[in-house]
Amino acid sequence: SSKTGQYDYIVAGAGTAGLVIAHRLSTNPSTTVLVIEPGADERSNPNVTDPLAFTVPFGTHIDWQCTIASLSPPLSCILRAEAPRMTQREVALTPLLLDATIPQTHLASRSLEYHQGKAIGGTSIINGMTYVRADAAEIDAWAALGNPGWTWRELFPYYLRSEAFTPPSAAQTTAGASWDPAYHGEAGPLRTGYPYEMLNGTLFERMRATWDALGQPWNRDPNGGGVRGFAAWPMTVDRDADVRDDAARAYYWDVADRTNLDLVQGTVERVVWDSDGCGAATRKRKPEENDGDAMVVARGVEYVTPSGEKITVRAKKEVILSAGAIRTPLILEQSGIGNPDIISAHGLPIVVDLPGVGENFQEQPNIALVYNSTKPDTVPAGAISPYAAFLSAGDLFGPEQLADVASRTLASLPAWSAQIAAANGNRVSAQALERILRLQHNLIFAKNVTVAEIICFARPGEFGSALWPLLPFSRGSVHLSSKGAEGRNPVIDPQYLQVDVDMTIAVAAGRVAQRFWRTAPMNKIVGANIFPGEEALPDSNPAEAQWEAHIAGSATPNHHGLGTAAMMPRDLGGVVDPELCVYGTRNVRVVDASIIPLQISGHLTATLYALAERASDIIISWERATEV
Ligand SMILES: Cc1cc2nc3c(=O)[nH]c(=O)nc-3n(C[C@H](O)[C@H](O)[C@H](O)COP(=O)(O)OP(=O)(O)OC[C@H]3O[C@@H](n4cnc5c(N)ncnc54)[C@H](O)[C@@H]3O)c2cc1C
Repeated sequence: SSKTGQYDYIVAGAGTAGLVIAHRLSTNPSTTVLVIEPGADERSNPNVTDPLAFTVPFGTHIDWQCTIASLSPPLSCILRAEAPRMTQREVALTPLLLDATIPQTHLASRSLEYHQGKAIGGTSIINGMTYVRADAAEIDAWAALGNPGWTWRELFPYYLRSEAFTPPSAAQTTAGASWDPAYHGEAGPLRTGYPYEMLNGTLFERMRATWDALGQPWNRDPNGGGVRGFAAWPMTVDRDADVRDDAARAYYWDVADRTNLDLVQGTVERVVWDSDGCGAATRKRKPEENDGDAMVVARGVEYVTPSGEKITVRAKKEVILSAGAIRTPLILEQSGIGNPDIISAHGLPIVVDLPGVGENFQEQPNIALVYNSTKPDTVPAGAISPYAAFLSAGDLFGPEQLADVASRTLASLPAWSAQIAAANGNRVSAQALERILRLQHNLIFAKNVTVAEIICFARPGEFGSALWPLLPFSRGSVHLSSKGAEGRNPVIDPQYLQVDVDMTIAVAAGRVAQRFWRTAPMNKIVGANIFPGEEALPDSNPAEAQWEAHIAGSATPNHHGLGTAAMMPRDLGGVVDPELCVYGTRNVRVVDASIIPLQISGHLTATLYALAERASDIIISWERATEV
């Protein structure tokens, strides 16, 4: 295929989801697959492989974000660790690598670094490796939004298919690791389990007793569709080899020598359309699936090599976009698919009017609290303490306040929907948005899914929490930046805490975390509050305004962004249908975090691996249908 320049399938992005697709489609030796990825092979990069290296690669060449003192002038963006090794040309291109949010009104107008992995393996090579799925009702909500076949029950076998769980050792069990065998796969490509460096000792039991005193139950295994409670979470690690198990290690390197699977380094600019209607036109969709438009057909993609050469490569069957929630919408817009106002402002032709592209962006603000330890030898250097509690709105507010928060939130939905619709020029209507927000309200206040995660970390001499509201009602966007080559940069606007209930939930979660560190038996070894400090945020009953100031002044991205090419009906602002085909196209799909329509509890990769496994089955079943 590399000789003919044409492949059955072209996958844009060798990331978390993209490599699942590449692996599964190329299992059939007569199916040819090309993956195009701007990043490189990082197998021997210790910042990737070492399970203790989380955050170390931020700002290096494997991160789409580089350090910024300010957003202007762009050349002030210097890749910290890389600058001495950069060529003149790379320095010139550096502004193109800059990813940060635009100033966030409700976070003291700060611009925030927004990290994503840029390598074979995508963001799975730099992430925190937490493996936690979702609350079952959250996946069921995908079907309720109009996506038949997307329920917890139907996705669950794919979670198992992707996973090879390593049961905890006796020492790990003593330190809090626990599992229910019914919830785990044994023979999938992705290794999960507890890290070799898991903290030994009694801290878990102390934390568990403290959460118990606060009414939060221990959860033996949060991966069975019920996340609520306190647990030690598994990670995407190969415990015995003591390395991170990222998407490349799990799904790609073992099959990289398949002769029908090629991977090239390059950045996909756009989908190339077939002007004469041939190309992949053989794959007809059923008439009832035709959404009224004349459907356009992708002939292939145009990509740019690291040396700047533009190459067009042809797809005989399909193009699959797996460039992640930040960059998939950019490829769609550069291909003429999206909000006509945005596309025409870039001087690009409009191919499909699809105003949901880049909208519906849902991200979470991550809030920190740090304390001194009065027993500094509790945690040695190099130990991982994977402990967290997930709480429902009932847990946060108690029965007295819950009904009030629920009714105030419900009453605000029309106004919030109108506000979000106005931000996209009312191309996605306020009524549509209200329907989605009502469903989310139902999840939180009727189905009692979890709404806050409180990580309880321990490191030498310190304890603390990273915590965040899980299901924000705020909706942001990601679009092409204003012009020219810079168009490859995203304008990332998460709209953190845009609506007040998100702040209410964040503050309530923060108060619970504070109580946790000051409740026995945990409080026996917790000393002074060193971030943000007793003056800024007193331990005892801080004012609401003090909490809000702490959050606005210090929250950072949680990097769980999703929803920018959502799987939803088109009139709700959806971009792909339940088979992940982009509306108005015959043979372009999206498979990555962009298609998840609503935020989930848990962390994203577990669900992304399952989702991509299911997507590959859908694609293969189409292929069979076409062959017949
Ligand atoms: C700092 C951080 C910590 C996190 N921690 C956790 C965690 O502990 N647990 C968890 O489950 N999740 C975590 N996440 C989230 C999770 O890792 C991501 O949501 C997930 O990996 C995204 O997968 P994806 O397939 O959508 O995109 P990605 O894995 O990002 O893949 C997209 C790929 O496309 C490539 N690409 C981009 N543009 C183009 C283009 N134009 N052409 C071709 N290729 C392109 C990228 O280089 C990348 O390789 C974290 C994320 C971050 C950033």
